[in-house]
Amino acid sequence: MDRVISTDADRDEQLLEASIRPKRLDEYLGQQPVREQLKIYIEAAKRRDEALDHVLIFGPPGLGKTTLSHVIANEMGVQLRQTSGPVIERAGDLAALLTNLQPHDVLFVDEIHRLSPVVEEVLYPAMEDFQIDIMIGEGPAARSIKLDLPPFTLIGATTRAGLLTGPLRDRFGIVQRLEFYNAAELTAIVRRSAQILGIDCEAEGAAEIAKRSRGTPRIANRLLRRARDYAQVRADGRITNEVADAAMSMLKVDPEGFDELDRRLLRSIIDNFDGGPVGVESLAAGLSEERGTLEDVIEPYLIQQGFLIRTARGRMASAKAYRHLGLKPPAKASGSGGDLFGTTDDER
Ligand SMILES: Nc1ncnc2c1ncn2[C@@H]1O[C@H](COP(=O)(O)OP(=O)(O)OP(=O)(O)O)[C@@H](O)[C@H]1O
Ligand SMILES: [Mg+2]
Repeated sequence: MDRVISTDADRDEQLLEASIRPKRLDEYLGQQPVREQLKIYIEAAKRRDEALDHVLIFGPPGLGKTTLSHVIANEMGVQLRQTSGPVIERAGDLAALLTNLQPHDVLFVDEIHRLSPVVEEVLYPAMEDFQIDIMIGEGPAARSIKLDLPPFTLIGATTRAGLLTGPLRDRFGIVQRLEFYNAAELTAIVRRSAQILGIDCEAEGAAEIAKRSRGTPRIANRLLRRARDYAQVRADGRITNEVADAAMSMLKVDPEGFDELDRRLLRSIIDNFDGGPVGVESLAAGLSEERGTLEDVIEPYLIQQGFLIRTARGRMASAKAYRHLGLKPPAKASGSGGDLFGTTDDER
């Protein structure tokens, strides 16, 4: 399904993203606590002339994990080599990457939860002691040799920290969780992108787009471009509050920033499962979506905004969800629900 508020970036979008991607910590808007901490760690590592400690960044798609990794490398003044968990198939692939690093370089491993166990084993001593063991030859003549690596920084990104194995997670000295952005932060991001792309966007127009971006910069930038199209064809090219509003209505992105799929999910819990609790598998099957998509992409924002409640027994629609869909909440629907239904923070 082609979702206008999809959090994936296609190829064209990746190119475009590169042009508006912040390069320095000062341009990286929002995520205040993350920025403040990293500023200190980076400054300290530079003063000691050391590689920055390994960094794990986790958070839903489109919140700025890749961007932050590049920002860190830029601030450290080092090169960034990029790869991803599923791409590193054999231990030798990882060894090749590691031995080609310059001192203090960043190795960015996207989707780090998808590393194979064999590759992960090689990574442990590399991260801990900057050493790898590799096997040379085969059969009885095979022997293992130790190679020293330059001190480097591994930056791992993942949508859910819960998917990482314990030993891997423990080897990251710095763990940062990215949060959804608030409306003011997204407004600033939209205005910055508009300026870079030469889009005529009023402050109110930017605020309207921000409000509907599901707390996600990637979506904010995409809605900005769609609003620009609309403004050029249906108005005088300027994104005002009204133009933004009309463009979003056309895209069926509602005032909460939800699209059809979000509404279908809430509707399904209410209509088919009596408001819940319903297990994630049944819910996914009912919507013909993958469980992973549901958990990584759709649910986090609905939960953060209090429309969906995750309990030990499954998902429930909150009273807020009923009201958003123009329905009357039943007596059992709860706004907080947590204590009543035993909400867990991380249900794996
Ligand atoms: N803090 C920020 N300030 C300004 N723009 C941002 C910020 N974070 C992200 N962006 C914008 O959002 C876009 C998407 O961010 P990015 O690709 O880093 O997300 P991601 O978390 O790596 O997503 P994925 O999980 O899909 O890999 C970037 O191109 C960038 O322009
Ligand atoms: Mg990324």
